[in-house]
Amino acid sequence: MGEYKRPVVSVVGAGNVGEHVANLTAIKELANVRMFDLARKDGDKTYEIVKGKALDIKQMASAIGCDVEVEGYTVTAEGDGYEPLEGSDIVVVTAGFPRRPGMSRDDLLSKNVGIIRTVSERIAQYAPDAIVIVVSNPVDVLTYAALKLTGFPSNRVMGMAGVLDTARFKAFLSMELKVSVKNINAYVLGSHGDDMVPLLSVSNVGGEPLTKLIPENKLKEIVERTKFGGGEIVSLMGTSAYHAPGASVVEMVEAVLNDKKEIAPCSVYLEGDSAVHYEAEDICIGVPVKLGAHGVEEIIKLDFTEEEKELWKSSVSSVKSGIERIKELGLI
Ligand SMILES: NC(=O)c1ccc[n+]([C@@H]2O[C@H](COP(=O)([O-])OP(=O)(O)OC[C@H]3O[C@@H](n4cnc5c(N)ncnc54)[C@H](O)[C@@H]3O)[C@@H](O)[C@H]2O)c1
Ligand SMILES: O=C(O)C[C@H](O)C(=O)O
Repeated sequence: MGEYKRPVVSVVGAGNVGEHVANLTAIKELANVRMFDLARKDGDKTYEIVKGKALDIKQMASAIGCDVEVEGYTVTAEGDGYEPLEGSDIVVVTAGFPRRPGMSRDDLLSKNVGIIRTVSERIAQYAPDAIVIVVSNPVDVLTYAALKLTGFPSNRVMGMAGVLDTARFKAFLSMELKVSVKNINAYVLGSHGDDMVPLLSVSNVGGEPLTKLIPENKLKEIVERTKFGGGEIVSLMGTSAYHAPGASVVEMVEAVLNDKKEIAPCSVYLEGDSAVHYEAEDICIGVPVKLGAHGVEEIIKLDFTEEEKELWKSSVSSVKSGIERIKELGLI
């Protein structure tokens, strides 16, 4: 009996989003999955929940006839136990605190950046050739932190946000227009926060511009609902979304593993030509990129309308202020 020669996707942080990433990766038979999380103490008992979740997902895969290996590993907050990251093709980072009602994503920064620091150091140590997809919030700033702390080239570190924000925008548009999401072409760029930029100028349904199909006031409502799409779920559930975020990560995982050359909005580092084009440098922020086997293979340079330029500028300045905060605190 030989070993399965499949790609390996590691998921650090096997909470709500992490377990959905693991689950979908297994269901789609994209890769063997390794999950990493802390032990949980309850009174005098210690639970290794991540090992239980991995076993459960392995058995789910068996129930539906999927052949993948799924392993769970308990790690410590100090960074012990990460050796099984070795050989990972992709590492998805979802470790960290989610927000609660009344919080902004930026409120998570000081707590989550310490976690990202430890995790990034271990990725660099044990999986130096991996592609990293950061999910933990505030994602643009933490993607920047992971890029600097791993020291990886910028094509191998990206944040997931635009795929999710675009999925939300398309969901609301399809609900309004009663048309398949497959016929909706749309982009949400910029920061993953209240300043995100739904790009109306390039969004269309079957080639017809949104502005022709939906009255201005209604379109404005849909744009606002998209911008606060994460918050709407937090206020309903008391914690943040995980089905759509998990699926959005797996869309990116699949594009990389299958070398799809898929254009998707991702939070990436702007430098060179792309920094000049988008008038922002030394920042990770959402722009359309071509995703393939090498990770970010190209940054697509879209032109904005004057109105979109103004929105883009405030997106850039909100991410920049997060980056300044962690620099001032000496966290990166
Ligand atoms: N980028 C996006 O679009 C997007 C979407 C959804 C969620 N998020 C973010 O993803 C993160 C996770 O969300 P969630 O709903 O899965 O939260 P969760 O609380 O369900 O899961 C987080 C997991 O991280 C683990 N963890 C905490 N510290 C760790 C450490 N030092 N090492 C390893 N694991 C550690 C926790 O034990 C927990 O299981 C949050 O920061 C959330 O805001 C981002
Ligand atoms: O809203 C959140 O805090 C989580 C995530 O960023 C989301 O948009 O669902």
